[in-house]
Amino acid sequence: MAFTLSVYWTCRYWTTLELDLNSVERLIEYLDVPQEPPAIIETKRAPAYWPSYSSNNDLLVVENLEVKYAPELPSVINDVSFSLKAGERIGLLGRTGSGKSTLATSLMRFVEPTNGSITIDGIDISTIGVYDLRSKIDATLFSGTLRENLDPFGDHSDGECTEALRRVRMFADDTPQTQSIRPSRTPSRASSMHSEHFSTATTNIDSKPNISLDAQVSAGGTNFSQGQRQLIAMARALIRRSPIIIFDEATSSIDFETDSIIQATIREEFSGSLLLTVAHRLRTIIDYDRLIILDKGKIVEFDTPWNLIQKEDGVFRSMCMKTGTFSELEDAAKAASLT
Ligand SMILES: Nc1ncnc2c1ncn2[C@@H]1O[C@H](COP(=O)(O)OP(=O)(O)OP(=O)(O)O)[C@@H](O)[C@H]1O
Repeated sequence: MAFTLSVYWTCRYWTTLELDLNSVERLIEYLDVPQEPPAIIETKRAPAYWPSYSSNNDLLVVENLEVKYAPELPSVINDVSFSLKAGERIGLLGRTGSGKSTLATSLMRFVEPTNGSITIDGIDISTIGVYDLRSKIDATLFSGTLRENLDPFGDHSDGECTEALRRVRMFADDTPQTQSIRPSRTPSRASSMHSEHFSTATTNIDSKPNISLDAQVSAGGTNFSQGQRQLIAMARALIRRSPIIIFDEATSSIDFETDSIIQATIREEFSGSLLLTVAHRLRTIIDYDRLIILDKGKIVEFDTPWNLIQKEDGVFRSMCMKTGTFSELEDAAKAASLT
C-alpha cells in the first residue's frame, strides 16, 4: 500500500513539475520577443519645430533601405534610395506585395530596417524615440476610442478633435450642436465643444448614428467603413498639423461622393504637407508631383506622372493602359504638369 501511494504521488509531482516548467519555458520565450524601441530617448529628443514645413533641403531622405520581416526571410525592401521635398505630393504605387505598405510603415518604425537609413529633416529616425517620431507623422488606426485614435498622446482638446472631424466632413451640417459630449479620457483636457453625430447627410459614408468621441474603434478600425477610416486618419493628420502625412488609400471601392470628399480634403487641407499616398487607384495620384513605382521591393520608376505616362514601355504607362481610361489619365497628367 505504501509503495502504491509513493508511486501515485511521484507521478502527480512529476506531472505538476512538467506543467510548471512549461510555464517557465513560455516566460523565457516572451522575454526573447523583440521589444518596441523606447518611446522617448531623453538624450536625443527631437526639437519641437521638427520636422519643418519649409525645409529648403530634402525633408525625407531614404538611403539604401533594406527591410526584412525576420532574419531568415528575404528582403521585402531592397536597397531603396530616394529624397522628397517639403510640401510635395508623392504617390507610392506597385503591384500587390511589391512593398508599398512596408516602405510606408518603416517611415514610422513599425518595422525596423536591416540596412540603410531614413532621415527626416536632418535627423536619422533610428536615433530618436518612437513617441517623438510618431507624434509628428500620421499613423494607422488602432483599437481604442475614436478620441484615442484621433489624438493618441492626449495633446489636444475635444474641441480640436471635433473641429477636425467637421473639416473632413464626418458630421452632417444640420446636426444639432447642443448634445453634450461624454467626458474625455483625462480630466485635464478641455471639453469645449458639444457632441456631433456621424451622419450620411453630407456623404454616402455608412451611417454611424450616435457616435461620440468615446466611440470604440476596433483593431484596424474594422467597425468603420473604409471611407470613414480614411476620413478619421485625415482628421488626425489635421489635428497634428503634421508636415509629413502617410496616407494608405482604401483598396476596396469607395462611393464616388466619399472619394471626392477625400480628394478635396487632401487638396484643401494638406497643401503645405509632404503627402505620401500608398495608392491603389491611378486617378487619385495622377495630378501628384511625383510617383514612386515599386516592384519586388525596388524602385523601378520615380518621376512626375506626365513624364512617366509618356515613357514608352514604362511600368506606370502600362498600368495606366490597363485601366482602360488611358487618355483621361494622360489628359489629367498633362494638365497637372502645366500648373
Ligand atoms: N508581417 C509580415 N511578416 C512577413 N512578411 C510580410 C509581413 N507583411 C508583409 N509581408 C510580406 O512583405 C511583402 C510586401 O508586403 P507589403 O504589404 O508591403 O506589400 P504591398 O505592396 O503594400 O501590397 P498590397 O498592395 O497588397 O497592400 C509581401 O511579400 C508580404 O507577404
